[in-house]
Amino acid sequence: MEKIVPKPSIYYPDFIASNQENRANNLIPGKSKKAHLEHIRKDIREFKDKHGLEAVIVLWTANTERYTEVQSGLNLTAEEVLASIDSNKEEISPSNIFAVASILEGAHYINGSPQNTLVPGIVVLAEKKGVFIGGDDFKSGQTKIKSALAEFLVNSGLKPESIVSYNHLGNNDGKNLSEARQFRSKEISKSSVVDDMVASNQILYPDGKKPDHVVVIKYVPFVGDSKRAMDEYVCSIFMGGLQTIAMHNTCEDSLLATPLILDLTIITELCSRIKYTSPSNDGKFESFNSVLSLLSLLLKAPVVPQGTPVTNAFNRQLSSITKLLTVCAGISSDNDLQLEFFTKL
Ligand SMILES: O=P([O-])([O-])O[C@@H]1[C@@H](O)[C@H](O)[C@@H](O)[C@H](O)[C@@H]1O
Repeated sequence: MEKIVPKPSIYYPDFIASNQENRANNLIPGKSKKAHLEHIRKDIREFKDKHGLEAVIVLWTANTERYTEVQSGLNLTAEEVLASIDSNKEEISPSNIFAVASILEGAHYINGSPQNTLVPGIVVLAEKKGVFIGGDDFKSGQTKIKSALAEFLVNSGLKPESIVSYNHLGNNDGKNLSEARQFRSKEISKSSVVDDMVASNQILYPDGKKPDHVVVIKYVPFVGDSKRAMDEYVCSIFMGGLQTIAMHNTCEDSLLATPLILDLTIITELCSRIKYTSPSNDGKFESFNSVLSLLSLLLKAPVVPQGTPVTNAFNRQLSSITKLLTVCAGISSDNDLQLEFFTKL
């Protein structure tokens, strides 16, 4: 990796932590966001031509940005987003520029960080261009375990009442997250992961009140990329009892995230080659919705098509993607009924 020289990029100081300033030393010149957009579009075209590619997939693994305002006149429609770039609006972020550049060049775009890059106008632009978008935020360590453990607890009738997730890490991600607005982006993406599991069990959660859920992230340079995660789950159990699960998990962040980058890219490319039809479609073949929620298994805060549910439960996500691939391979999908094992069928 050391030999790879990154292409010049975009730096709008207000979107990332102030402690990142000295790293911003390889920039596209000027202040014009329109010029930045055209520069990134040109980079994508040249990359595609140089390598003779059929398709390009752009995956954002750069810094966590602060959340972008979502407002009328700024980014609610595709036209507003393009006009906001043309008029150099402050609220247009670097990741907005990369997403729009990718979509305009027909490249699929995946947001591996927690900020809300995929504002409504960018989603509409992707739908208009028939390009896939996906996000948010790689589900690599502490949250991945939570999406499986919380599902197991709720499905076992053990009611999580409080979940406290603390972690510290010492890489540049942790340094950037040590400032409040960047941490807030990550806190949002890490905090919604149990919502669907809570909503799935009206017996445990008759009033829909979610467990107390706290996320803490601290920057400790000495541990570097070797993130330490400590979690405590307290559940109500039978007869008013309480069960406490405490765990310590050393996550090698980059080693855990890199396979996700590969999987996100490979699955997106595969989905670009899947078409479906149905009798109601008069035999016309369609692509999946531009918002590729199938990627949810690999992401903390899945972006989904408007009006569809967000699924975070690990086993449900895994089942969805494996069953789709099974069907695509022409194999009848396993229904796990296992009837043959407890009947004479
Ligand atoms: O995936 P996970 O371990 O729950 O969450 C992690 C965060 O807690 C950590 O602070 C951040 O640096 C990593 O990028 C990752 O997002």
